[in-house]
Amino acid sequence: MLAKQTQDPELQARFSGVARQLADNEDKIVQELIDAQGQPVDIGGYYHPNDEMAAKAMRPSATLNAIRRVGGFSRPTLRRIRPYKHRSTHQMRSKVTVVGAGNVGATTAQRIHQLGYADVVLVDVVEDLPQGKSLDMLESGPVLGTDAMITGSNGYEATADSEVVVITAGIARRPGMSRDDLLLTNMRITSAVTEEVVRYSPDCIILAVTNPLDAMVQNVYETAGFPRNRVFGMAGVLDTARYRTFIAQELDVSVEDVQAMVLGGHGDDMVPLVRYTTVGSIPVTELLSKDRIDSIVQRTRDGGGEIVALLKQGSAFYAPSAAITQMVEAMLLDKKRILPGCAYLEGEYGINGLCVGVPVKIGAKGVEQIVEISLTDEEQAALQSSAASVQELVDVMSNAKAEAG
Ligand SMILES: NC(=O)C1=CN([C@@H]2O[C@H](COP(=O)(O)OP(=O)(O)OC[C@H]3O[C@@H](n4cnc5c(N)ncnc54)[C@H](O)[C@@H]3O)[C@@H](O)[C@H]2O)C=CC1
Ligand SMILES: CC(=O)C(=O)O
Repeated sequence: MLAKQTQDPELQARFSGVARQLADNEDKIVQELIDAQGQPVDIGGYYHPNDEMAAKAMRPSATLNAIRRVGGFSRPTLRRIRPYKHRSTHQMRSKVTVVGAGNVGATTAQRIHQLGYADVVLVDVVEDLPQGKSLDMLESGPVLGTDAMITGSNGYEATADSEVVVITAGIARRPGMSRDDLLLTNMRITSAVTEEVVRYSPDCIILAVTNPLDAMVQNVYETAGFPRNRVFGMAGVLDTARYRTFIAQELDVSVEDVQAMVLGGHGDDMVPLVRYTTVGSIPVTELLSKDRIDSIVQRTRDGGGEIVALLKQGSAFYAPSAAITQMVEAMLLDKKRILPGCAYLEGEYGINGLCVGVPVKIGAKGVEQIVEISLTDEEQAALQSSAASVQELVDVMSNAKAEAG
């Protein structure tokens, strides 16, 4: 009702994103409410219940709660906003900052802005660039039906108290360059960016994207000093998307029916898990010959280079920004998605003190779980070898930092 009425545009804007989310998640919410029926709950006493415990028991749907939170309808928020009748609507949405307004950053900002339930701040060192791109995106709002705010900035004041910060700042590959060639330049850039991000948003979750990905995640993690659930990186979702695309093309089936996971570092020795790849629940090994699978695995490993060679300048950004947006959405909506993410490992998969791509559960707290699956000796060896390549880059960074004092 509130989303459909047109008498109060502010109220309509405020409720339309929430109405969309409620409709999209209706089945899940209903199931969660049904599942909670008939279960005993502790509310801290019958005559004098504990307010917090009672409120929690009365709201058993995690999905509904997440939508309320994202829409700004949690009780403390409602209490806070009630006196300010004329407060602008955009201050009540989640806030996402994207650092780097180049190809990946700008496309990511565009996708998140278009979702409609997060305000976006786009930051870049190039004067007027983030301001110009974000104004252009803002002006797409009336056509796309998004009232979310998007602003550009060359500084970090505007990013204050972001929930999620995506770091894409850095230089990208050109033909003939490997991701590793970007190492020390991007290390300096991501260190400087992280210090500013942490200063203005000490409670945020950072999603690093800059290449070489795993080494940059390690650098951002060490620079930020956040707990490991609040710093991770995007690469595996992109590599997996490429792998799924090639399998779907080969079999002439929907990409939606291809389930897969690519682990390891975002480099030539990434680890597509063929044994865990299914097409409509059928193991891919039942549908394709070993030769065809091997060639798809190799094309996946070369996927970034294939795009660089075609573009001639710069690297991929449409699929990367889609992958980032999926991970950001998993956090904003507390979706608990199981996706490959580059996380700091503390002994999982036999890897300690290093950021590498593994299956993770992503929700409102960032990386809520490192999911450990069983690997064959061969798969484990491939993951170790990929981790060793990441470790080499991390060592180069450590030496450079030590030399710089
Ligand atoms: N993890 C992954 O799967 C992927 C990673 N990447 C990486 O993402 C990064 C960005 O790629 P593109 O957007 O294509 O590059 P781009 O060159 O189009 O954009 C980079 C932007 O960063 C800005 N920048 C540089 N230093 C900055 C600083 N200190 N503060 C703020 N902004 C700064 C530049 O001005 C530029 O606008 C590259 O390192 C690229 O290799 C790209 C695609 C996929
Ligand atoms: C740029 C990059 O890392 C990729 O396209 O895979």
